[in-house]
Amino acid sequence: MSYAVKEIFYTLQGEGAQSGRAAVFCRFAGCNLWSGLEKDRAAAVCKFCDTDFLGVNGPGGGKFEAANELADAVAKTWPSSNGHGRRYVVCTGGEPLLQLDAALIDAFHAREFEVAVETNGTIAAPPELDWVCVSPKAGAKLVQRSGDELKLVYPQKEIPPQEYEGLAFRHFFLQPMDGPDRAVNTELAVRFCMDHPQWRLSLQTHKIVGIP
Ligand SMILES: C[S@@+](CC[C@H](N)C(=O)[O-])C[C@H]1O[C@@H](n2cnc3c(N)ncnc32)[C@H](O)[C@@H]1O
Ligand SMILES: Nc1nc2[nH]cc(C(=O)O)c2c(=O)[nH]1
Ligand code: SF4
Ligand SMILES: [Mg+2]
Repeated sequence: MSYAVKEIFYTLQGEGAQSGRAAVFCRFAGCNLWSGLEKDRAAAVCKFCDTDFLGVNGPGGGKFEAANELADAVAKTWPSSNGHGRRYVVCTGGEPLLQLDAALIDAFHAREFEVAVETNGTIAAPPELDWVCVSPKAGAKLVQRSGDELKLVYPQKEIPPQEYEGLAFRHFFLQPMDGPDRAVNTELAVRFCMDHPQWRLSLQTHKIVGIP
């Protein structure tokens, strides 16, 4: 299996229950809910994406011919001075589950990484993953209905949070939709969490701090 990767970078997880944790982000190229081209955004299933996942031309990006090759690239992005404890890789995209397979998860584990995924939930997650974050999208069938955290971008009027409250997740987050309405979306998310304590607010803290 070969892998197309947009970028690989070291930062802090900015969102959800692991927010604040040092991590290597491995951003896979391509998504099944949007082409990534602005001309297609209005007609896409997912219209609010904040990410460039097109191509393999970002920092550390490229085509990797084998799992070990990609896992080596991720491992060398973890600062060696930080030793081998608490190594964490977040597989995102684009939609990482179009590419992330058991061979790659095994290769990360062999290099002492815990392995997380950020997924839109339209593809079943491999059971070998250590952390599964599912972020449902209106108009897309939710296949992956269990995991560690459900992180709903809010508001999406076709999919109210209540639809997900019975699913098997440890954490339930609302993340205000970034874009022209971010301020009002944040107020709405705050209000919803105050009225529905099963839900917590997830802010995109990396954007606040100004890190990738
Ligand atoms: C770029 S996506 C990549 C992973 C996967 N395709 C997904 O949608 O979960 C990473 C995270 O950013 C969230 N996200 C994307 N655009 C956003 C926006 N405009 N505002 C807030 N969160 C956003 C997604 O819902 C997801 O939780
Ligand atoms: N710092 C940081 N945290 C993140 N959490 C999820 C992200 C993503 O794009 O998947 C992301 C990201 O792009 N940067
Ligand atoms: S599913 Fe994820 S990567 Fe794909 S367009 Fe939506 S937010 Fe972006
Ligand atoms: Mg992001």
